[in-house]
Order: sequence, then structure tokens, then C-alpha cells
Amino acid sequence: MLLDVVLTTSALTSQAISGKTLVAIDILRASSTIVTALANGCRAVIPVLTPEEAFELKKRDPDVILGGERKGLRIPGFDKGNSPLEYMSSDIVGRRLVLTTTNGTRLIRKGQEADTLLVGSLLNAQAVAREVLKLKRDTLLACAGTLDRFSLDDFVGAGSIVREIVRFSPDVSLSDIALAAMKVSASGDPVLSLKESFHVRKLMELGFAQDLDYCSRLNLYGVVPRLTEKGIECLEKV
Ligand SMILES: O=C(O)[C@H](CS(=O)(=O)O)OP(=O)(O)O
Ligand SMILES: [Mg+2]
Repeated sequence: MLLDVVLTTSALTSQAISGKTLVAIDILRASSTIVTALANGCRAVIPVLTPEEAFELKKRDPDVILGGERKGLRIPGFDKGNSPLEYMSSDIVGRRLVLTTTNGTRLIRKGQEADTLLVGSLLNAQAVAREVLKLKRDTLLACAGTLDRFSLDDFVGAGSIVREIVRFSPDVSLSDIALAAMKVSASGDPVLSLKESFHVRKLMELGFAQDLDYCSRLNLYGVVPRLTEKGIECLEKV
């Protein structure tokens, strides 16, 4: 089994995806939000590309929750933003969340042709690692990036998942990028390695410092979000 990493959403090609397990990673903050929502009882997350698409789905089913951001802030008319901390309350239990974000939901839509698409974050790194090993296929850890540029938070997230996989299965093959991601993520506390990054500074300026601490927590949940025809559902709880 080979583990490889792509660094941005635009670097993801259908050829690279074909026949593989794809792990969609957007640590700050879409994949952390999806993992948190599903771990706290949300039924499914429907990733959409535009607010218009989201409003259309709400017209068809008024019970759905609209969540997401543009420029980091909640979209006018939406119920929630893209802070994972907003997805721990009882109002999400048993309901579907329609989510649109700048980077993460675009990545998931682009990767939907993969054999299996899982959503990975630091919060569920170990659970995703176990699932990747169970699936026994070459795996692409796909970083969303920020505005189509390399984003350190996603790279550290990919490296942490690689690390968990290697811990369970030391014989797995790593591409050089996967190896580099693993080394960077192992070089210290994930919060510290993220602190100076562009995206972190931007979220701090917007007042989301608590999100940073939360999204940096390792293995808080055992959920494995997986894309199905009903949206992203939590089929496994490790
Ligand atoms: O809300 C976020 O953290 C980002 C928005 S931006 O890149 O900072 O504008 O969205 P995400 O899709 O979760 O990367
Ligand atoms: Mg991001």
C-alpha cells in the first residue's frame, strides 16, 4: 500500500484519484467542523459549492441546517458558520447539515470520484488511519490548501494521519511528500507548528483563537466520515 499527499485542491487530478482511498483534509476548519458535527449526532453533511445551492436545498427541506463561511465569516442567512465549536449543540442531532466553505467543501466535491472518500482531521487521525488500513488500497491524503495555496495546517494534519498509519503498519510505502509531512508533524506540538502560519494568523485576527486550539487536538473522536450518495455520513465509530 502506497501513501501519497497532494498539497492543494487544484493539484488533485482524476487520474490521481482513480482506484484509491482519498482522505480529504482541511484542518482549519472544514474537516474539523465535519468531524465535530458527525461526532455530536448530525445525521449527514452535504457539501455544496455555493450559498445559492445551499439555499435551494433548504427550500426543498426546511429542516436542514445551513452552515459555512466566506472570508472566514458566517454567510448572511445561514444558521451557522464554519467554527467547529458551533457544532456541539443539541440542535444538530439527527439533522442534515448543508455546508459550503472556501476550501474544504470544494476539495470534497473535487474528490468525489475516489473509490472511497474519507474526511480526516487531527481530531480523528487515528480512527481514519485504522480505516485506511482496513480498506487496503493506495491512499491519497488530499490537503485542501488555502485559496489554492499550500497551507501548513493541512500538511501537519496529513502528516499526523500518516504517522498513525505507520504506527499500526510500519511496512507501508510512503512517497517523499508523505514522508516529509510525517516528519514535520512529528517535529513538535501541532499547535506550535501551526502558530506562525498564514491561516492561523488570519483566524486569530477574526477572533477564532479557540478554534485553533480545538482543531489541534489529536484523536478526540473515533468517527470516520465517509462520502455516500446521502452525503458525508459517519459509518464507523472506532
Ligand atoms: O473558515 C475557514 O477556516 C476557511 C476560510 S478562509 O480560507 O480562511 O477564507 O475555510 P476552509 O474551507 O475551512 O478552509
Ligand atoms: Mg482550510
